[in-house]
Amino acid sequence: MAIIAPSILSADFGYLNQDIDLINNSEAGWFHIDIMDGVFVPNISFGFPILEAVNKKAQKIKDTHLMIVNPDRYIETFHKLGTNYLTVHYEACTHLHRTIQAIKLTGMKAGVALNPHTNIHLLEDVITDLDLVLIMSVNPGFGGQKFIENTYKKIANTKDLILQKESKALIQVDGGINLDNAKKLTEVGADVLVAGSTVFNAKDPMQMIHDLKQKAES
Ligand SMILES: O=C(CO)[C@H](O)[C@H](O)COP(=O)(O)O
Ligand SMILES: [Co+2]
Repeated sequence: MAIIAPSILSADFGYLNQDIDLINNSEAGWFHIDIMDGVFVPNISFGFPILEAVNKKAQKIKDTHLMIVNPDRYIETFHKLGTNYLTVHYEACTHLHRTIQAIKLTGMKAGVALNPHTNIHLLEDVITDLDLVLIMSVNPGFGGQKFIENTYKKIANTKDLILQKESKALIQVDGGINLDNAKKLTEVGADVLVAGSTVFNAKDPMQMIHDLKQKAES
């Protein structure tokens, strides 16, 4: 079973409630929520007031992808606002082990994201503590970018590490996912596919979520 996680970064923020309802009523499994601080990545998405509104209305797993420096400062706030999976970037954490434990102590699931240049072997010593590994298939910061082909190999390596260490972590892929690459991504080991522009730029986003899931599971 593949999980489709639409990224609300590509939603129409003037009609956010409508777009959230669309995901609620679709075959999507999770909401993917991108938080960008303008420091770790060259873009700012939105902050706590919007996140609070989204989390209240969303009726599925709330998966928050933090593209911010010093994420430890806000772990408790994300927990209070109803986050289920909290993912931090490897590149943004000096004391990654401590950050993972702090997330798990709240009861949230812990994820670590890797930029395209960061090798999976760097997670060897924490992989059994993780609930999720997020493989970035674009450089983080913007929706609508082109999928990086090296991602397939990286997912396969991640799957090998997870099996070797008997970790229960899910593999999530984020960036440039569409109907052309969804099947190959799950074939090499991806469990969760994030899709922003492919879903929200589609004529019929609900149908696109269905089609992505079908492809991913075919
Ligand atoms: O984390 C992200 C960007 O940093 C987004 O989740 C991602 O880009 C989704 O958008 P798209 O599917 O359009 O690539
Ligand atoms: Co994301």
